[in-house]
Amino acid sequence: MNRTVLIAGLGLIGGSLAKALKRHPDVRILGVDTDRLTAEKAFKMGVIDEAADSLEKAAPEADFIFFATPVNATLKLLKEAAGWNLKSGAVLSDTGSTKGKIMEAANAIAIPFIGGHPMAGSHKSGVEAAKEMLFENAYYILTPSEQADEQQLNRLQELLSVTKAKLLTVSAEEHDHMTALVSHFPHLVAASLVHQLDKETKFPLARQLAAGGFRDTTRIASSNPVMWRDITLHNSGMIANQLSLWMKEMEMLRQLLESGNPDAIQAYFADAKSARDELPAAGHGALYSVYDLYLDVPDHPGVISEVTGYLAEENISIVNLRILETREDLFGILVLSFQSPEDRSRAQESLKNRTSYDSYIS
Ligand SMILES: NC(=O)c1ccc[n+]([C@@H]2O[C@H](COP(=O)([O-])OP(=O)(O)OC[C@H]3O[C@@H](n4cnc5c(N)ncnc54)[C@H](O)[C@@H]3O)[C@@H](O)[C@H]2O)c1
Ligand SMILES: O=C(O)C(=O)C[C@]1(C(=O)O)C=C[C@@H](O)C=C1
Repeated sequence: MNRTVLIAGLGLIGGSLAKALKRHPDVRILGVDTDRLTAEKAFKMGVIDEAADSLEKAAPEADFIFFATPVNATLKLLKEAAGWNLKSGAVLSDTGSTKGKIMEAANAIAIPFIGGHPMAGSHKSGVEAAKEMLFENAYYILTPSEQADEQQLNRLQELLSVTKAKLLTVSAEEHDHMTALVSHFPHLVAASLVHQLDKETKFPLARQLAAGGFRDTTRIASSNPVMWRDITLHNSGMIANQLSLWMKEMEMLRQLLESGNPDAIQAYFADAKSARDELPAAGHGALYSVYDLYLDVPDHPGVISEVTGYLAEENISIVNLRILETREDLFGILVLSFQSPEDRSRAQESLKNRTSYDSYIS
């Protein structure tokens, strides 16, 4: 039996979903994007099997329809979908970072909809950045509407199983509360730190000094502004709650600073460190469970293949790999992510024996 999946929005997430779903041999992927060039590119890159003329025309063929568009566009498409001629049993879903308003709209129409949110992404956007493995080991949250039944949820879960994400069902409210805390509000903080640096006029050299800490903390400020405008507007209430809590925390920190109490200041950092260090090991609270290993490497060609080659020889799989652009001279930091603390320990031991590079766990 062949299944047709229609994806609206062929950017980072729609493209990654299409690539992952192609692991099913019986799935045909149709794609639509308001940007014609993106749809053409997705077809040429083999991300989709066919670029459809329009959602409305392609909808009757689809067994599954995903909206991988900015959340405001998704809201509009969902309302339009109520007038489409859908296949019986078709399942509609999305990939949006917010769920409250989308599920409100979904519950107001007669068609079954199962909200979805893969908790993996990047500050990059567009189909060029799409990766088949993007969702592996990440949580993928599902929020079924009142019209969706158990069978439809099972069919969607079976379809998504090839992404190798950890599927989890929660309510829209729980989703928006948790993502405001661990995803949405941190984007506001990152953007505000960058604005603070940008307003610095007395010592313009400060920009040059923005090294590891500043870059790590603000990477997400390079994300797509349209996507974050929509997320912020959709989840403004929950984000505002986090902002109020943050302002109280900042006020408390100001008092701590003014107190000049070294023990209390150290305790503040120590408590934060142990809470942060426990995130992946505890397996809850953190929406990602990957285990990072930091490696100081010289900045010369071939170093990445050298490191990954040793790990491949010992059959240790890496789930992610990135370079922190922190130092512009001799060294860089290679961050290797593993599925388990055991894989990370084996990798650390192997690299200690086979290279002279210093490694550490943050
Ligand atoms: N980027 C992330 O880290 C991330 C992670 C998880 C979920 N999400 C969510 O997934 C969705 C897509 O995000 P992305 O990062 O792939 O964005 P993106 O900018 O890479 O891609 C979005 C694509 O949607 C297209 N588009 C916009 N309106 C459309 C419409 N009405 N019909 C068809 N196509 C349309 C755009 O042209 C673009 O190609 C958003 O809702 C976002 O909140 C993003
Ligand atoms: O890694 C990043 O760049 C992200 O911002 C990814 C991130 C997040 O906040 O964690 C962003 C939005 C999503 O809805 C899910 C994931």
